[in-house]
Amino acid sequence: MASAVTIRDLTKSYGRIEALRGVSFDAQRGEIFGIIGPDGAGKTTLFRILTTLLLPDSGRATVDGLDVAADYKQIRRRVGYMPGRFSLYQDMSVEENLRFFATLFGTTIEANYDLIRDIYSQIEPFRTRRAGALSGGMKQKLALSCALIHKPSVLFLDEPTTGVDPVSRKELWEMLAKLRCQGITILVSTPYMDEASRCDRIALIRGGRFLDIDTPKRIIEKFGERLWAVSGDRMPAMLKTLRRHPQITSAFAFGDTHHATPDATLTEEQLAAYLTAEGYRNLRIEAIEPGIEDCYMKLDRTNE
Ligand SMILES: Nc1ncnc2c1ncn2[C@@H]1O[C@H](COP(=O)(O)OP(=O)(O)OP(=O)(O)O)[C@@H](O)[C@H]1O
Repeated sequence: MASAVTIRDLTKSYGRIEALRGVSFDAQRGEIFGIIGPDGAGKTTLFRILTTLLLPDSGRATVDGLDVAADYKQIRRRVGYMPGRFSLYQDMSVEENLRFFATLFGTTIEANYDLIRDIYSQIEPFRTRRAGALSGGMKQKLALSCALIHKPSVLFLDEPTTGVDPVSRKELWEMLAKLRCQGITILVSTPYMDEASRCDRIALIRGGRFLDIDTPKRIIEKFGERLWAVSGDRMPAMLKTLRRHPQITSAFAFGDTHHATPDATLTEEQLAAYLTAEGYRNLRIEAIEPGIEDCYMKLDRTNE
């Protein structure tokens, strides 16, 4: 089956800043494909190229088998795009915004209501309210309804959960799972590593390069090292002490603990003795399973 989105050796620079340094992937039809990485990694640049708003410097990209440069008009009719910053008209009402986007694509709210019913019905009671007066979560639902109203085959969502409360974040991922069931391919970017598990496959991006592309499960399986959660008193100082240990290959702050990767021979007792000798008390060292963030840090380290 043809891929919904294909990119090959895509590059894009802004002056001397290389935003994309030769990235490639295929997103299959009906999958949720996540682009995960921190601010400035190149996510928005990639989305703007795929939605035909920006031309790449080199490389090739297709959406629904159509070329982003040659066939941009057709692509625009087929994709839905929810940019990072809300694309809504703040002074128009909820319903006016939705009707505007429907008209733009030569359709009506009524014709495609089924697709947006679950999402739009939650904000429909406020249909006369100005979009600018909606809460963050409600704006996000309206923006998603507007991106979907012409029944796109591929949906591009650039950081839809950034700055959104945890309940709305969870709701959004549930909505995306339902849309996927209706056969819509979803490319979604996020800086939140914990959202990786919501995607079928992910591309970890840093500095305009992909560190890895795989299912979240396989990326975790590839970690291949032991990992400890270390805590005690004087946590900021402890991070530096951990990094000085010659048998700790990496350590970084993770919530209330530090995640430390020991080499093959260091034991928990040896590390505890080292930290105690360095004056740390109330120590706790626990072997843990890695998460996507741990994998990202490791790949980042090994791809320097
Ligand atoms: N119009 C522009 N002119 C100059 N530099 C730009 C422009 N747009 C993006 N950049 C730079 O290109 C790099 C990639 O930016 P991009 O917006 O694609 O990343 P991102 O992962 O989406 O991050 P963010 O969430 O901050 O937008 C960054 O270093 C950014 O500063």
